[in-house]
Amino acid sequence: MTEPERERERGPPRFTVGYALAPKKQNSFIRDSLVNLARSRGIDLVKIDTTRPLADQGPFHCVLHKLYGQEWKEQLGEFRLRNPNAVIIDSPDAIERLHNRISMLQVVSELEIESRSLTFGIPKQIVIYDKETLFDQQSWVALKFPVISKPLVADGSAKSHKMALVYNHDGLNKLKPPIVLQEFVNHGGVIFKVYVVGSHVQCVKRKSLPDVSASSSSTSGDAAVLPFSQVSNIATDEKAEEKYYEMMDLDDTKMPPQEFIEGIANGLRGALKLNLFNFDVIRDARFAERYFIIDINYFPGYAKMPCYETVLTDFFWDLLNNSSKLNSFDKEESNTCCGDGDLKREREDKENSIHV
Ligand SMILES: Nc1ncnc2c1ncn2[C@@H]1O[C@H](COP(=O)(O)OP(=O)(O)OP(=O)(O)O)[C@@H](O)[C@H]1O
Ligand SMILES: O=P(O)(O)O[C@H]1[C@H](OP(=O)(O)O)[C@@H](OP(=O)(O)O)[C@@H](O)[C@@H](O)[C@@H]1OP(=O)(O)O
Ligand SMILES: [Mg+2]
Ligand SMILES: [Mg+2]
Repeated sequence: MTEPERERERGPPRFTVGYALAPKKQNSFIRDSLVNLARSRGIDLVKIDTTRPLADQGPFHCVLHKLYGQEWKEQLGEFRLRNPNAVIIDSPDAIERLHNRISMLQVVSELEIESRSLTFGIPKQIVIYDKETLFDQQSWVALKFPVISKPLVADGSAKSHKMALVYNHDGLNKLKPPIVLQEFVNHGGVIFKVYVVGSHVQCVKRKSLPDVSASSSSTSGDAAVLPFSQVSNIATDEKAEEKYYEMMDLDDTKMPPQEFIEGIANGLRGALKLNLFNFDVIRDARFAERYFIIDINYFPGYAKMPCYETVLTDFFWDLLNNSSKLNSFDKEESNTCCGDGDLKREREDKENSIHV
């Protein structure tokens, strides 16, 4: 029997993807609809027991994870040593860059993307490590009110999502450094969330903070600061800011051009060396050709993305099948299944993940 005949007899290969996620993320992401679709395509999603060493578990062809801390990083390192052919999605060092709101957005300035009519960047921002600097006028020269205060650390804790909209100096008392102060950009109360899953890019609209009027700068005392948390996660039927949202119809908002968004997404994917993330984009209410990226999240709430089961299953399938193709290509130095371009992209995808 020839090798292709033997392969046909064995049937298509099966793969195991181990996942290590916090309980909330596991509940939202690991749905029967995803598990069943993946299984039907030869991919078994298996929970990693985080109370036992990762390296003692498996075998896994791929490890999917969103956990924090040095101990978890060491576990991945050990697993990688023992399983040199498995793939880790994504590299903990690459993910770590998103845990600090300054390093997170620095990457945006590094992108070189041509667009004839549209521009993108990040709002002006400064980092404040202590109260003394917060009240020092010098630290503020580059910034205009209103500003948003964001915890410097974005480590997934509830604390790291505690924001405040600050209208003027009166509002500074309540802030707790280390924080990033970012100029508030009026954007018509709509935010664009761009989900990235490997080469797949999908943009959706969500409600955001309403625009701030110029008169807000005269607000005094406690009213000069408005604390809030995870506004873009507000369910569409929630009654927050009722009057404002009554006037605004999400459906009326024009989406940014897909080509423009894809350019940024692919640029970020390459620069961050990550496969699974989303980023928040707002459009300047005064200059419609101007866009700002305000936040990047590792492994976001994919279940809120339309057809997430298919998108994620396709991603796993490509990754697992192409990595086996890639290995056989490396061994035999021939591969009739992929063109050179595909192979190059697959190699890049592999480089963006850790090989364990
Ligand atoms: N510079 C800005 N100008 C205007 N609105 C902003 C700005 N920065 C943040 N916002 C608003 O505040 C919300 C929360 O900010 P941000 O996305 O940085 O926080 P987060 O807690 O990291 O959010 P996520 O839940 O997406 O992780 C945004 O979704 C947007 O509505
Ligand atoms: O599920 P998690 O607890 O990880 O929460 C993430 C949340 O997903 P969820 O909607 O499933 O809650 C994401 O929402 P979308 O951007 O997709 O709207 C986003 O807010 C992330 O920043 C959160 O990750 P964190 O920064 O807290 O680690
Ligand atoms: Mg956000
Ligand atoms: Mg965030």
